Amino acid sequence: MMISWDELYLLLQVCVVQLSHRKGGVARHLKLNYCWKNKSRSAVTYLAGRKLKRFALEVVNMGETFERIPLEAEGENYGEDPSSPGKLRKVIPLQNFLKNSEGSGNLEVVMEQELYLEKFGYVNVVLVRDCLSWQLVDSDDLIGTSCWGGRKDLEKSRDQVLVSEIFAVEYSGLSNPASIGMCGPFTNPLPQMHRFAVHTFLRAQSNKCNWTPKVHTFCHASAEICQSWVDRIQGLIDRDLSRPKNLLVLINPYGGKKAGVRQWETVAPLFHKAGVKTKVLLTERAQHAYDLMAQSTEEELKNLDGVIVVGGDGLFNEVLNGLVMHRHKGHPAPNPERVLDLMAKRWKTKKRNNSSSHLPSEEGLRALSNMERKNDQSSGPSFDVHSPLLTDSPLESRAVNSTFLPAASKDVVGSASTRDPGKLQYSGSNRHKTNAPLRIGIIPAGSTDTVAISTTGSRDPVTAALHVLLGDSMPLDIVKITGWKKTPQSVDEPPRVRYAASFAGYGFYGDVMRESENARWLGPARYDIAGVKVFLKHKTYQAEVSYLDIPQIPAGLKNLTPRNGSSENSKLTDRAHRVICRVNCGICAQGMDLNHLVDSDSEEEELEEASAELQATKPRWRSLRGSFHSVGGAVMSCRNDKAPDGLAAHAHLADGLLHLILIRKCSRPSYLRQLISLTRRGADPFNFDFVEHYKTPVFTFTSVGEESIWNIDGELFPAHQLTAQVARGLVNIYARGPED
Ligand SMILES: Nc1ncnc2c1ncn2[C@@H]1O[C@H](COP(=O)(O)OP(=O)(O)OP(=O)(O)O)[C@@H](O)[C@H]1O
Repeated sequence: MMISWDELYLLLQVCVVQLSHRKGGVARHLKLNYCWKNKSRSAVTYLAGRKLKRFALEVVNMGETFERIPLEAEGENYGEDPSSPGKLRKVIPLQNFLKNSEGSGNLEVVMEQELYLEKFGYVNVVLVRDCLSWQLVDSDDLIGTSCWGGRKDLEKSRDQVLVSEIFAVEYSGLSNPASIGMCGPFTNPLPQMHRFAVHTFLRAQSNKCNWTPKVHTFCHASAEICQSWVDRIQGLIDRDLSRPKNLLVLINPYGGKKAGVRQWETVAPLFHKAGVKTKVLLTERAQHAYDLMAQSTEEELKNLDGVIVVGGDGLFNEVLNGLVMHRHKGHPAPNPERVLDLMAKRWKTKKRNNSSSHLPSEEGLRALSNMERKNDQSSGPSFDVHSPLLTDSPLESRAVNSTFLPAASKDVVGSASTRDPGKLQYSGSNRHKTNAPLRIGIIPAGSTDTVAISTTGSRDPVTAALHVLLGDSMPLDIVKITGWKKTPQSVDEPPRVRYAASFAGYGFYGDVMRESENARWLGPARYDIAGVKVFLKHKTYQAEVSYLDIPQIPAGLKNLTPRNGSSENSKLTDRAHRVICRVNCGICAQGMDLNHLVDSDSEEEELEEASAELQATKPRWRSLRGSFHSVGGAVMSCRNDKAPDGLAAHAHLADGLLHLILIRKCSRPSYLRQLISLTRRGADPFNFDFVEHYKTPVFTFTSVGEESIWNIDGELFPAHQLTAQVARGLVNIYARGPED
């Protein structure tokens, strides 16, 4: 389209008028800059259209006459310009706004106003209960243009943040007009304004699991208005009871590349910004974190929302074991003879505790936890501290001799009880008390960080901190490993008990772990060196492995709607086995739902029916004998940098099953090929004839060596069931599952 002489004249007039009126709306400057910078034919052609006429009209009528622009005819409204009282600016109708606010489930408007968004422009901002949205005022006029002459489309003129993804909001004082950031040579200085900052995050484009903090700074002439926005947004954030307020932070200064303290110093400001109180302790030796957790009283734990470990999987496991070991009212080790009865009982318990097939809500958990407490009070001490299983256990509590970083150290503050330096001290009755399940968070600073990567998809400490601050929560299944050794000298050694949320391995993986511990001074490289050493030995173990085979897909999985939206039931078995655990995972939400086996209300009937159903569906023990290089149980995918899909890519965080992975005797080149397949994304490491893979809730293993017999029982405790068995409910982690 060619520009007419009339229009060209109008354009020149616009420029003259603009130069003589160095005040006014931001949008006008943008347009003028556009004119100035784009002398090309295409730009002029663009301006020659309907937009030029309207824009020229606006500018010609700017200043004193701006209020009288008759544009209502086009269906647009005008409101007062907050930066220049008395002036009018175009206001986008609220309905258009909310229509564009995807994801805002609740459209009840909490607040709505025109504000200035730093480095962007005037925006109409709407706060609904779960979403803060904004759209450029005059965005229509900016479509196709930008102040630097680039493309600017409607999508870029509006944005939104879910309240659930805002980790802090704060009044941030008066603006520096220069920093407000309008671009172009004709930019008029904006008046000094008050500001408030909304802290959220952006997902990286290459990997959505990696988050970087992002601040949106809104400005307004009135400090009171800014403060009321802060209060309203904070009010909505505070409705989310899952966000932590008090955390214990345990840092292993010697984990991984010895970067624990540095990693904490990187993320500590985020905790400070979000107003989360942290008590920070440095671990002094191996088992320190275990002892601290094991010795904490329930009252002490009640004052905490969570325990954050700044370290690797080893430190995480110590905290997990310290929390669970004495508190888990579990069964003794399983054996084939009584397993059916045991599982029937377990399912019955689950039915009683969890009438819905979904994970209990936060409120439900609190109620359950209260019930638990009442029961505990009426029936004496709450924890089975004198479990015979723990006698002679290497994890048995010892006298703790803690010291803490001096309070003067940067961002790292600790305090110890003067009476017992090993005890955590929580002062004051005014401390925040919580009944929600205690959560464990990981700021990765280890060598492999498998748990962090498998639960968040990222190894980035900032991302991990954001998961904590946003109150993310994933329940974890944990496996209880009971091992005991029979030797000619000691026929019946007492069993050792460990809990694991990621992986338990005998043979290759166990040997690599043992070797690598001896070479800790090498840092993360110790795993590579230990791996090569153990691989070259190519050792096999004569063993018998039994596992409970559950042939039927649990009912919960039948209704599974995978996240891709498909819900067809065909080939469910295969699909359910092949669904990768991600954020909002359907399989984890269902858990191992065996309610279809236990439908009756009467307890006796329940048991009978459960047994009858069990017989009907024929879950039975299967046994395998042979020479194995490795026997492993993966509770989660166990992703890490070396095995990006994990040792068991399709393992879930809370499906009630573990992946039993057996590597039978094979040649070195074959085993090498299998190990290499683990390092490749999308490869299938189970697709080798010497690899066997079963999903099971329970297994037993007996290894016959030359001098000794090792017995190992592995029993998975599903997240649902742990609600009733561990103080403060589920074993939860601050995560939401990988997002990719
Ligand atoms: N102050 C300390 N001195 C020596 N060892 C410690 C200290 N604090 C903790 N540990 C021990 O270090 C072990 C390993 O720590 P961590 O898991 O943090 O790092 P990592 O082993 O390098 O990482 P990953 O477990 O991910 O491979 C823990 O099991 C813990 O027992």
